[in-house]
Amino acid sequence: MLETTFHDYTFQSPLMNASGVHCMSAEQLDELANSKAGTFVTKSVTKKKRQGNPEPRYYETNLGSINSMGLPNLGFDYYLDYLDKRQKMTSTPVFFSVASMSMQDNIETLKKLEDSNFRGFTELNLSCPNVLGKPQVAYDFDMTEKILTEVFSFFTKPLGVKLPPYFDIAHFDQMATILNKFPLTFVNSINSVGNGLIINPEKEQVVIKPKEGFGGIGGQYIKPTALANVRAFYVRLNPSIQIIGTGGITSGLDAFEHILCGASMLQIGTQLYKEGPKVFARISDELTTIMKTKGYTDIQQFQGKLKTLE
Ligand SMILES: CC(C)(C)CCc1c(C(=O)O)[nH]c(=O)[nH]c1=O
Repeated sequence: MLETTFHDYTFQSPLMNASGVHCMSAEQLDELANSKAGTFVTKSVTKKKRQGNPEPRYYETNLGSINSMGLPNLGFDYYLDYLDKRQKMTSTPVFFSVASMSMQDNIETLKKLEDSNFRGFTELNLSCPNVLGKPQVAYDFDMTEKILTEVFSFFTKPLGVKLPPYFDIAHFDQMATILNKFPLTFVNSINSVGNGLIINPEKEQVVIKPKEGFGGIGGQYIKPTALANVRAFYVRLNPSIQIIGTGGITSGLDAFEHILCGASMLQIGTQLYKEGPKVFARISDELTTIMKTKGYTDIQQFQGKLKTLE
C-alpha cells in the first residue's frame, strides 16, 4: 500500500525523519529504525564532532518550530561506524547527511564516504554557510554549480542535495537548470525557512539564544512553501531525479499533498520532534485511510498528479 520505489530500492513506507531531528545518537537512530519509518537519515555530519550553538537553540509553538542548532553532531567517524554495524544486520539502505561550515570540508568528507563501504544514499546539505557576507551555498548559483561539478568528479554513490526554499520562479528555473546537469539521485526540498523570528510577547524577548533569536522555521508555518518547492522541482527536473518532500508534514493529509506534488519520499522534522517516533505509525495509518477512501491502492497512482484549474 505505502511502498515507494526510490532509485534502485523499494521502501515499505515513504516516511522518514528530516535530518537534524531524532538522529544525533545511536540510540535515537535505533529508535527510528525500529519505528514505522521506511528508513532514516543521520544528523548532517561534519568532519569532527561539534557542540553546536548555546541553548536554548530550539523552540516550538503549536504551529511549528524555530531552531539555530549550529550543526551539533558526533562527527563523521561515529556515524560511519554506526552504519557499518547496521549494514551487517539489514539491507534497508539509509541516508547519510553531510554538511559543513566550509565546502572544502564537505569535499573531504564525501571523499571519505566514497572510499568507505557505506551502501546507502548520501544527502549533501547545501544550506551550508558560504564565505562570510555571502548567502548560503544554495542561494549562490555559481557556487552550487562549482561544488556539484567537483563532487561528481569523484563521487559515484547515489547522492542528492538538501535545498532551502526558493521564493522566485526565476530561482526555480535557474536552480533546476543547474541540477539537471548532474547525475543526482534526488533533490530534497525543503530545509527550514531561514532566518525567521519567534517572540515571547510577555517577556518582550526572543525565544532562542543564537543569532539574536533568528532561526530556521519548521512545521505548519512552512507547508505552502514546501509544497510549492516540491512541485516546482518535480515539474522542472529530469524524471531520473526523484524528489523528497520535507516541510509541514503533520498528518496523513499533508503527506498525501506532498506526494500529489511529486514527492517519492517524505521527511518529517518538527512533528517528529513534538510527537516522537510513534508519529510514523499515525501518519502511515492516516495516509492509508485517505488512499482507501479515494480508491488508490498504491502511491504511484496519484504521485505528481496534482491538477491545475484549466
Ligand atoms: C544551518 C546550518 C548550521 C549551516 C546547517 C545545519 C542546519 C541546522 C542547524 O544545525 O542549525 N538547522 C536547520 O534547520 N537546517 C540545517 O540545515
